[in-house]
Amino acid sequence: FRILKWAQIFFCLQYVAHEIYRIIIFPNFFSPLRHLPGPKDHNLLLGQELKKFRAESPVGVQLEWSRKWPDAPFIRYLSIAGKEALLVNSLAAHKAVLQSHVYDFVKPPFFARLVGEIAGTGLLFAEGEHHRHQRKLLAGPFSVPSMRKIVPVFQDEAKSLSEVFDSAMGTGSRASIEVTDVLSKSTMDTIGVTVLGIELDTLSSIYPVGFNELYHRMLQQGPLGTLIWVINAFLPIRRFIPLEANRKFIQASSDLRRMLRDIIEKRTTDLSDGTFKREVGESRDLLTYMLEEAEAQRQQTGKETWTTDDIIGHLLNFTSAGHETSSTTLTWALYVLATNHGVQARLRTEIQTLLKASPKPNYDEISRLPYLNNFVREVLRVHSPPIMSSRQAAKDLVIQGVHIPKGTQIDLNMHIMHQNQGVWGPDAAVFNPGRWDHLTGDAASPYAFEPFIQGPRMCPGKNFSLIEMKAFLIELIIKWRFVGIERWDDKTDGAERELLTGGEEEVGRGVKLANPSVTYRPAGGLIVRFERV
Ligand code: HEM
Repeated sequence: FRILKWAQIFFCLQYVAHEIYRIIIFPNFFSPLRHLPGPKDHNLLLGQELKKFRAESPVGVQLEWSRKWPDAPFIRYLSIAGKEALLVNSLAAHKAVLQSHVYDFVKPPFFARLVGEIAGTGLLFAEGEHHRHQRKLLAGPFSVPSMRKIVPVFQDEAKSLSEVFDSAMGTGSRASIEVTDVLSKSTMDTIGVTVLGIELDTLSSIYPVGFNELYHRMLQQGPLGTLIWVINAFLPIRRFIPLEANRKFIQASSDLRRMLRDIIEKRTTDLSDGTFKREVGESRDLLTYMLEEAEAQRQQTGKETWTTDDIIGHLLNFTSAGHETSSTTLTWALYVLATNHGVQARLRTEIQTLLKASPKPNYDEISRLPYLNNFVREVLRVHSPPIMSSRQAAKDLVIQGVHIPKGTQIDLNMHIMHQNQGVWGPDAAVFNPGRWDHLTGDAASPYAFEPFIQGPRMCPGKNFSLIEMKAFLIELIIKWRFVGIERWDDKTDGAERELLTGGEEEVGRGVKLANPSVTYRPAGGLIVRFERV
């Protein structure tokens, strides 16, 4: 018994010594990365994470570091429990991580737990050859020819969105509307039709909680839910937490998966007995495409392309990645329009000219609008909704003279590149659509503009979201004049809202940003005041 006791004590002491070495001694005294530029004022257990969470902006601390060490390819910091991380800082380092060494990096387990809980595994977490193969298999519904066919889906949804503005206006001459929820519903509706092949509203008569609401419950969890979600990414505790916030998340997640399983089963039956009614005109929605392609492959080779769980994983990727990003970009677009009336007037003139010549413009006519194109890109540059994507070195590497040991966490932060004055010039923070007419030097590099990142893992929904957002903006700008936003006032915690109308073109002024948050978005939504054109 005594030997057992000593063995236990020895085991505990060894564990504590090992953890002290791992969390404190190794990163501070032995790590080969310790001499790289980066902050040194780490919290013992939480590293820089507490500072990041306390900042006014979810990218504020990282931007400070980037300004302090502008020439460093990587900035080194400590995350939770002494974990070392490298923030990719230079254009060349971005290119190496996203293109030349793309498959030398994998998505780290904590990131897979953090994002995968909501967005599913699917393409987003496929690696190497498997990723390359899946990208090829899933490319069809997102190709430019497919986009040409589905533009009317976006135009119809844009009209429904405009009707929501109409209802908010009633018989008055001016009204205000909180736009994040209505935009989120609209972009989710387009995803319903183009990815799942159904009108999502039809589900509300079958299920007690709708598709959009389930996503809303997972994405907007409140402070306690968010805390559990973040801790769970590093330490899988979800199954053991008996709190209401956690129970709600688990319920929403399993209801969503059950709903998708039902939709897949019904579609399989409808396709086999020929009763499926296509919602996307000549084009195929992603689910129908996957089921028909899989059936064709099965008949040719006898092999299974995807299991039902694989299909659920992919659908979760496309539904989650495809709606919140576009709706948040549109939210920022309305913010800019409402606070920058010169930009708004110029866009309206361009759109009026187009609609006079072509009342229902097609993909090519919309894509060719120069100022709208500049505007959307500038919104994505200054207010990129994705903030961060994480990688982990799958082997020892040397990039830009920096030795990166296998297992090192790498952070790609879109705003670091978009706000880099060395790349975009001293006015990098200013919203200026005109800059896109004369890009020179580093700003002309594809790696300078990364809302969709670049390389083999670039967002497959890029063309989809660009044409969708443009179709929505055309419909809104032609009908509505955006007068201002109702400014969040910290002193009254948002209870009193003053109208912000112009001259506020610097990043995020007048808007309180959500932090912690996986996306760059206004906290508590955005209230836009508008009138008829
Ligand atoms: C403004 C809109 C959008 C933005 C800014 C955006 C941004 C991104 C980014 C940054 C990634 C890379 C994530 C990573 O590697 O960690 C990504 C991946 C992805 N996006 Fe998007 N996205 C948008 C819209 C869409 C749409 C509309 C869809 C589909 C309908 C979509 C589907 C996906 C998928 C499936 C991936 C995973 C790709 C892979 O790993 O190969 N996205 N997106």
